[in-house]
Amino acid sequence: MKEFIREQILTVRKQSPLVHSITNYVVMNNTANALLAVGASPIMAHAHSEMADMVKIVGALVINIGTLDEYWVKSMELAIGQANTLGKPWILDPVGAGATPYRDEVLKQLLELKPTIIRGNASEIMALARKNAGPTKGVDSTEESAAAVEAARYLQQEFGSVVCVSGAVDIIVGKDTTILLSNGHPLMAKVTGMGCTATALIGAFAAANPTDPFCATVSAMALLGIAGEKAAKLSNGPGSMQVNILDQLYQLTDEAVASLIKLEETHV
Ligand SMILES: Nc1ncnc2c1ncn2[C@@H]1O[C@H](COP(=O)(O)OP(=O)(O)OP(=O)(O)O)[C@@H](O)[C@H]1O
Ligand SMILES: Cc1ncsc1CCO
Ligand SMILES: [Mg+2]
Repeated sequence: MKEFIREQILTVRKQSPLVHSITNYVVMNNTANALLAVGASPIMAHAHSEMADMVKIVGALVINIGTLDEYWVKSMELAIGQANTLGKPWILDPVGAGATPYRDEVLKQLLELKPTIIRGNASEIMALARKNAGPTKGVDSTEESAAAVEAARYLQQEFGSVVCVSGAVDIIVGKDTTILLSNGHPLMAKVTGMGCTATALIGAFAAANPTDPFCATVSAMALLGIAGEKAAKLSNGPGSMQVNILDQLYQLTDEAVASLIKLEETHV
């Protein structure tokens, strides 16, 4: 896996895949910069009239519902339809799942389009699974991360997606392998849209490696976690952290990532 991650980091830098994001107003600028920092190329677009053509020219599509509205949801459906037709990977970031009935209704529709990869925090992944598994799903567990793993497994089996639960430990659930990554730093959660950045980077790695979305997700999360750790050492607070992460994503070598990664693999 370590060798694979190294190779993926170099492939993204070499290929510079184009990543189409329909994302939220809060993070547009920062996720575009993060994509550039890892060597990928960002395009943010949501006009209905260009969705089908845009998806034709990109390597992956990122769908983030952070500041959704009715027009954008239609954009998402058009873009996802084209990605599915062309067999291109698309990644769902279910920002705020469970917060409002509208968000949950939209997420239910998007899930039916079978995301290649889903990345959310524990409560978002739990809310997504609850919505689709009936009212009791996840309620029995009192331990949040354990409950999120169960929810992630359910989503993986039901929709065939790779599911990443981010947090202090990032958990990536595939068909028969689960990987735990313990890199990262608490200061990452004090920068808005760090999770959205994670999802955008997964988009870049999935574009560079469309046949193995599981390993692409692990590679992207490892790179971001290690960049966050290194950036935190150089930062005085969230402001400098936001900038320093971009610099670390740009500067980190594949060797450094392989030597600093804290990875645990289990087969289920
Ligand atoms: N306590 C922590 N320790 C280490 N890393 C963390 C911690 N909290 C978050 N991270 C890292 O920050 C990144 C973003 O994950 P997080 O779970 O905070 O996303 P999120 O809640 O969706 O964020 P947002 O909604 O602001 O985009 C991940 O790479 C994760 O590993
Ligand atoms: C703060 C916020 N509100 C909608 S999206 C977003 C960015 C973090 O997900
Ligand atoms: Mg989020």
